[in-house]
Formats: sequence, C-alpha cells, structure tokens
Amino acid sequence: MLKVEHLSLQLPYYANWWRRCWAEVLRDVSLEIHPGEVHAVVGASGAGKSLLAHALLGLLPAPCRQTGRLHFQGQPLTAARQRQLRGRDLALIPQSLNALDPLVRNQRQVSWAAQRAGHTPASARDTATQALDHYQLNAGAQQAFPHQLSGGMARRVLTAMAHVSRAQLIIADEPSVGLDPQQRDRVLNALAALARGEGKAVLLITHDLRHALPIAQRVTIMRQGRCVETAPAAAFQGEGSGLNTDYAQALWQALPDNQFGNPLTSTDEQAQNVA
Ligand SMILES: Nc1ncnc2c1ncn2[C@@H]1O[C@H](COP(=O)(O)OP(=O)(O)OP(=O)(O)O)[C@@H](O)[C@H]1O
Repeated sequence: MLKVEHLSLQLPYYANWWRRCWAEVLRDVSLEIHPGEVHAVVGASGAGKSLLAHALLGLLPAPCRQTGRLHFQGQPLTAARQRQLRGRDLALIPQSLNALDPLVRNQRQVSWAAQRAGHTPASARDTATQALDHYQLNAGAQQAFPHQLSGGMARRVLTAMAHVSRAQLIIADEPSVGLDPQQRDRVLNALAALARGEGKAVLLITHDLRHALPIAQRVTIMRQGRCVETAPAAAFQGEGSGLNTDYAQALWQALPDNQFGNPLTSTDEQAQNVA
C-alpha cells in the first residue's frame, strides 16, 4: 500500500546567527507497508520517527530538502496527492495533543473527521458517539472541551478521529503515551483490529518495543535518522538470533521484562495469567 524508497531529509539550522546550514535528519529510509498489516517503527527519542510520519503526510516544516520516492496504492505520492488524501485515505494520530482545536467540543471534532471521510452530518454524529464510546469516553467527556480532559483522554479523542476517518493508512505517532496499561492495550488492540478486521495498514510509531511487538507483524528499527533493520515481529524472540544487527539485538535484549524465549504478552493476558 505504501512504499518509501531512499527517503532523505535535510532541515536548516543557522551557524553564527546568519549562515544557513543543513542537518540531515532522515537518511536513505526505505520501507513498505501492506494492507492488513501493523508495521511498527521503533527508535529512541530523536531517531526521526515523527519526521518520517510528517514526510509521508506532506507536513514537513518549510524550508526543507527532501529526496527519495513515495508511492501510495501504486501511484507516486506527490505533494498535491498528499493534500488531497490527508484526513481521508491517509490519517494521522499525532503525538501532540495540541492538534485538538481548543474551542471545539470533543464530540464535534470527531464528528467533523467523520464528515470529512464522507458521512452525512447526522451519520457523522452517530459515528463519532460510537467511536468515543468505544474508547470509553462518557457523554460528559464527549461534550467537554479538550482542556477539560486528561492527557490520556485527549489522546483517545485523537485516536477516535483516526478511527472514523475511513483511512486506508493510519499513522499512529506514539498513540499510547500517557495512557494507563489497560487504556494503552485498548488503543493498541483497536489499531490491530483496524488492520486485521478492515484490511487497513497501520504504521505504529513508538519508542517502546514492548508496545509494538504484541500487535505488529513487522518492525523497523530506526536510529539517528536511518533504518537500522526491518524484521518480522517473530524475529524478536529467544536471544534475538533472528535479528541481523547488533543494535536491534541489543534493543531486544535490553527490555527489562525480557524473559528470553517468552513472547511478550499484552497487559490483559498478563492480568489473566495472574488471575
Ligand atoms: N522543525 C525542525 N527543525 C529542525 N530540526 C528538527 C525539527 N523537527 C525535528 N528536528 C530534529 O530531527 C530529529 C528527529 O526528530 P523527530 O521528532 O522525528 O524524532 P522522534 O524519533 O519522533 O523523537 P520522539 O520519540 O522524541 O518524538 C531530532 O534530532 C530533532 O531535533
């Protein structure tokens, strides 16, 4: 569905106040995402994950220098096509909660996202209510303004907006940050269900491999603007001998609750094991 080939990106900075220089923040990034798949992009803070997401959606800060090729559903993903598809076939769950309009009630924001995806105003309202119910936001939270919600609740509103968008590709940038373990699993499992049940492609961006492995089919590890390795999620087991790079192996082996050989389970499964 989405093919990224040799994507490189440079952003400007100023040396000695006036001399403009260019910092290479993405370097030769290539990956593919298929329908029905959750593809996780995992890396430390500053690895370039959000910039990759913004490049796919045409949301990069200007000026910037971008090279490489993007294809979506077999066609080149040009700037004009990105504008046309954003919020429709391409949806973003942004990392920043500032993406919510502070002056618009939460339910209405989700309803607008549904209308942009082609719902009539009446069906958009119903769809928005169902989606917000699904993410356990009650009527009070639905009618509140964004500043009246906790960070985790606001993040669930953003997830509901992507949920109703009918997008073929959902890019989720740290969708579980600030959520308690149950809510985190709920959001991640909902993303997995969109891929599995509805054939959508999900690009899950996270700094925590533990959040990616229970739902992802493939994992790309990023470091300092580069793709270090793309591996099937099944390669993250045992001592990580199925992984090709030392960095990916080290990342896997460094997980605090890595039992080397026990596949990581979701919090729900862990809770059931305890019960
Ligand atoms: N607008 C910008 N101008 C200049 N440099 C930027 C800009 N946005 C990001 N960067 C730099 O690009 C690099 C990658 O940033 P990015 O936000 O993609 O990281 P990330 O992997 O998403 O990190 P995090 O997990 O903390 O969100 C960082 O070094 C950052 O300082």
